[in-house]
Amino acid sequence: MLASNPNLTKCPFFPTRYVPISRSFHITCSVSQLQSAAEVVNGRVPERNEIRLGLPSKGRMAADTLDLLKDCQLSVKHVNPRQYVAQIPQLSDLEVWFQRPKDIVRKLLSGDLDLGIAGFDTVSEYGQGNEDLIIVHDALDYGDCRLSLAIPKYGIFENINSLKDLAQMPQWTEGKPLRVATGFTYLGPKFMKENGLNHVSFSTADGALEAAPAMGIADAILDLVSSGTTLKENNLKEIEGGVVLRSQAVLVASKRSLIQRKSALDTTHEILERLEAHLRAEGQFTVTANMRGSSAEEVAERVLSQPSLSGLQGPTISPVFCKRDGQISSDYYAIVICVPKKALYNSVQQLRAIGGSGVLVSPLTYIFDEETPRWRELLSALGL
Ligand SMILES: Nc1ncnc2c1ncn2[C@@H]1O[C@H](COP(=O)(O)OP(=O)(O)OP(=O)(O)O)[C@@H](O)[C@H]1O
Ligand SMILES: O=P(O)(O)OC[C@H]1O[C@H](OP(=O)(O)OP(=O)(O)O)[C@H](O)[C@@H]1O
Ligand SMILES: [Mg+2]
Repeated sequence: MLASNPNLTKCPFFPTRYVPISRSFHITCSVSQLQSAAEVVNGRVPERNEIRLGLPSKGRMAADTLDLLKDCQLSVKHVNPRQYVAQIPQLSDLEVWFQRPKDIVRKLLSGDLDLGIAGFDTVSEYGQGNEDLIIVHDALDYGDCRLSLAIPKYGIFENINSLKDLAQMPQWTEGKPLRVATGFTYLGPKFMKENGLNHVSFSTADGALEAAPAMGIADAILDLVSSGTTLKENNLKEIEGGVVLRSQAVLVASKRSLIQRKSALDTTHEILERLEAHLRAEGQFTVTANMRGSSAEEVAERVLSQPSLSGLQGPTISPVFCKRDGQISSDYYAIVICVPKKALYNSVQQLRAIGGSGVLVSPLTYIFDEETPRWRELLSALGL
């Protein structure tokens, strides 16, 4: 029936699907982009049945993004790195589009993507506070870095250690402003203005910004920092109050898409649940131990007297049955608790202190809560 519809044509990437001829991939992309941008300007999302998720096509974020999705049982089926469209077999109405992170943000705004994963820095810089963008998950736990102002350690900056010191330097005037090199041409000026630095000029470059002060092109740089090695190797330092934002990978969506496409909201719910379940579990171990006791209550009392042994919702305690002299008895109890990875050794010591033995530790794969707090927050932000 679909095949006989004169307005539809077979999708070249997903042979089982049909797409409107106007959005056919044989017609240039720019035509469909212009159409969808116009529709978004008019407040409607472009017509299409598939939900589109943008993922970083290359660079730092790309591999970690695919790894995270794989850990959430949402592996991306991507046959060839030069093919920019892919599928996640578990989410049948979803198309994955590989894009540069900044283009993911731009395409969410134009309505050409519904969901995306990118660094929070990129979302903030290219989203420019646009109210259509909504952060669905703000802490995907990779791509950690900060956008930070840095100045030379030497010369007139030797004793300058804070943004306040920098702002008070007599050198900066209207005719001779502080020259800042940055790729963040939206966030940079905004930050300076908000912090009362009025005599500032900006220059931009695509990379290796740390060279600009030594080359005499700039006085300061505003760039991403993670380990701090690049700053150190170029004789630069961060200053107090100079961090514009802290960033990590986030899941971001177009509000309009989520409100107007029921299936986009459903798909987002599933992705969010899987992300939350995996990320919550990643920080925890399951710890099992045996403990002698007269009753489950008595064992529970001992376990709960220790600060690191309360688990997520208290310990699970069950009798261990054994046969002695033909009689079934339960002198031992098995206790199962979830323990934060960081508190593992403490917990094992506390278990031993209250008579725990045979302590087994295993990794946790998922923790599914009744409902994730982020889902509730999302619905409320969407007014649903
Ligand atoms: N030390 C770091 N430097 C830069 N980006 C980092 C760092 N650590 C984490 N990131 C994250 O990685 C993202 C940048 O990735 P990448 O450099 O691959 O992409 P890009 O900047 O869009 O590409 P390109 O640099 O080729 O223009 C940043 O937006 C940030 O969220
Ligand atoms: O604090 P660090 O761990 O040293 O990382 C910071 C550096 O990494 C990034 O550069 P990138 O490697 O992307 O090179 P680029 O300058 O060419 O973008 C960023 O722009 C900094 O230069
Ligand atoms: Mg880069």
